[in-house]
Amino acid sequence: MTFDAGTPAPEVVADDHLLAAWLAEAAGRRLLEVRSEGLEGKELKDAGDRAAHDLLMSLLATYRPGDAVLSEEALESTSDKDARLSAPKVWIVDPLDGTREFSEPPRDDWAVHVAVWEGGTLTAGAVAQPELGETFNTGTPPVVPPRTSDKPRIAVSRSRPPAFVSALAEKLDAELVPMGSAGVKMMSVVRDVADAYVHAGGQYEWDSAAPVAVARAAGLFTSRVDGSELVYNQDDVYLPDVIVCRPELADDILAFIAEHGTE
Ligand SMILES: Nc1ncnc2c1ncn2[C@@H]1O[C@H](COP(=O)(O)O)[C@@H](OP(=O)(O)O)[C@H]1O
Ligand SMILES: [Mg+2]
Repeated sequence: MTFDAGTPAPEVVADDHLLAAWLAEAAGRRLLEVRSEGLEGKELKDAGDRAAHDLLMSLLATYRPGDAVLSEEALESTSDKDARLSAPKVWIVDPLDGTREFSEPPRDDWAVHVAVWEGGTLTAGAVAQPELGETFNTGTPPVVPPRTSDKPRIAVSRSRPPAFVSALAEKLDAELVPMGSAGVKMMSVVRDVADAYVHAGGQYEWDSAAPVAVARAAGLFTSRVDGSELVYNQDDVYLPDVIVCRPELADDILAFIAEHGTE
């Protein structure tokens, strides 16, 4: 079977916000197709990572031939890195975030991340959640609904929740909501499924770039765990910690971490 991504309309090609959403949505369709082919376990994970990466690389080469790309699935050579660090615009993509959950059908907590970095800052982003049929994006920023829970809900990794987040939850009288994928956890705050996502201990730029761009566009608070700004397109793309939350929770979360750390 040959996958046909279709052709984006001219107004989509002309706009980074719209193109990011179109690309994430197309890779999501490709991943749904891979998921229907009967593979399991590691084979399914590898097939998904590879198919979504190859599709995004090919579409970016077609529609943004002059831009640099940083993808989780690409082995970056020294010359690729030099090009990325001196490029005016870089697409930061995680072709399949929540690979583990992708390989456990019918779980829906996996996502495609497509972000645009330009001149030192994230300028556009899209996070597709294909099994929800949704692509959150900065072109039409999501509107965060009013909070439906009195008790704060903190989204955490289902497979490796950081220990300090349990202590934070106790302090805030919050509940933990485990789920896969960094993007899904950040979009859970956008969707009022959780009120905060607090992570430390390891992650890379592609895990947070697109969802942070969308969360910011939706008016949420985003930062490192020490309150400093999240900075992208660095020489070392390890970016191990992040907070995304409703703005009213930020001071309490930052104060707890300043006092107790994340160890
Ligand atoms: N300690 C760690 N070190 C490196 N990457 C981590 C990490 N914890 C989480 N991640 C990455 O963040 C994403 C979400 O993880 P989780 O669901 O556990 O919260 C995953 O991306 P991928 O699925 O793209 O590999 C995972 O690899
Ligand atoms: Mg990831």
